[in-house]
Amino acid sequence: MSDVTFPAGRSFDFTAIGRLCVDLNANEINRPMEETMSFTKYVGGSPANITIGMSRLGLRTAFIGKIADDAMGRFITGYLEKNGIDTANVVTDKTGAVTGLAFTEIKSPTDCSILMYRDNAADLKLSPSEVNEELIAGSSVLLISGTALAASPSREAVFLALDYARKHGTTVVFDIDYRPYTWKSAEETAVYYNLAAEKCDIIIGTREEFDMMERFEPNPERSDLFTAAKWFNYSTGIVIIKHGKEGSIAYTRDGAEHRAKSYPAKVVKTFGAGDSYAAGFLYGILSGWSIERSMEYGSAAACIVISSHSCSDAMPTAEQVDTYIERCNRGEITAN
Ligand SMILES: Nc1ncnc2c1ncn2[C@@H]1O[C@H](COP(=O)(O)OP(=O)(O)OP(=O)(O)O)[C@@H](O)[C@H]1O
Ligand SMILES: O=C(O)C[C@@H](O)[C@H](O)C(=O)CO
Repeated sequence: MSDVTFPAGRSFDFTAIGRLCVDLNANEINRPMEETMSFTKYVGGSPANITIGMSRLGLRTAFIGKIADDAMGRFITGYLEKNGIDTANVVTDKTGAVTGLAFTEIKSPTDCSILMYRDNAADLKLSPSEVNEELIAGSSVLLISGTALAASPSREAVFLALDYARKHGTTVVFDIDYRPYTWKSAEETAVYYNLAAEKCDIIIGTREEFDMMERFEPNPERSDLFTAAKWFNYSTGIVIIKHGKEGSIAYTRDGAEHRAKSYPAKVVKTFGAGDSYAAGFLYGILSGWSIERSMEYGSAAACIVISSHSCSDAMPTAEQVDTYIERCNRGEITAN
């Protein structure tokens, strides 16, 4: 069990607010974007991917977001609904905004990048009046994702959602999800990320993402413990710092440190690791597991996604994660 608790008796286990987009993942693996000719379309956007992951793991999920009034927007809602995610709070933009697109380039399993088309993106048009207080009050967990803080009115919508969560005792998870291209300046980014983090119970990010947040409070040694300690002065109970293939470290308010190694994987591409890790970890702690077991579950879920072509569509079921862990323990899976 952890220092963070989850309210019982709610209609939904998990609700996320933020970006709903489309990923166009290169079919030609090991080629630069200039030479890539065909792509497969998937639902994307980090909070969308995490919610799909939670739903596949068997939790009751809902989403608060905004889609474009076009075929891409309808593709997104259709896919969420097929995956059992409540979309009553996914609203359709009426101003001509478009669906954000992420074209992925897979040059090698370790050299992947994302080319984003996000001018006038519908997800950033979500306004405070479109955030449903009842839904947040009826969810055990609210997940916010940092990119939604990049512009108004989505920024204010997220801060209002945070207020509703605090008012109703809904546990808040912050996935830092830092995408520099969405922001105007590094200073603006650090200020808003820090303001939001103060209101969250669980904070998950990579070392590089926490470095960005520490712009005004330097941490020259890049110490994970220093990073985590600050947040225990607020309402935070768990801080997780991810280190890619090197694994992850969690600190809890009681001063304990918890470490998870990564599992071996035949990596196709690295993106999507963080989203599947978050889904696996949150599923574990919502199930009352220890922090270590939850982190291991997240690490195994991440391996399944990075060994696949997509992020959202590859999100595993609990049976798939259990099988992956058993196969690793039997030495049947090795890294590429
Ligand atoms: N090459 C890898 N092999 C095995 N596991 C990995 C690898 N890369 C990442 N992971 C697993 O995924 C977890 C999260 O990865 P990472 O730290 O790269 O997050 P991230 O940067 O948020 O991911 P993303 O690339 O999706 O943005 C790690 O803690 C680890 O368990
Ligand atoms: O988060 C995005 O907008 C793009 C994702 O769907 C993408 O596939 C990714 O980067 C996953 O972390």
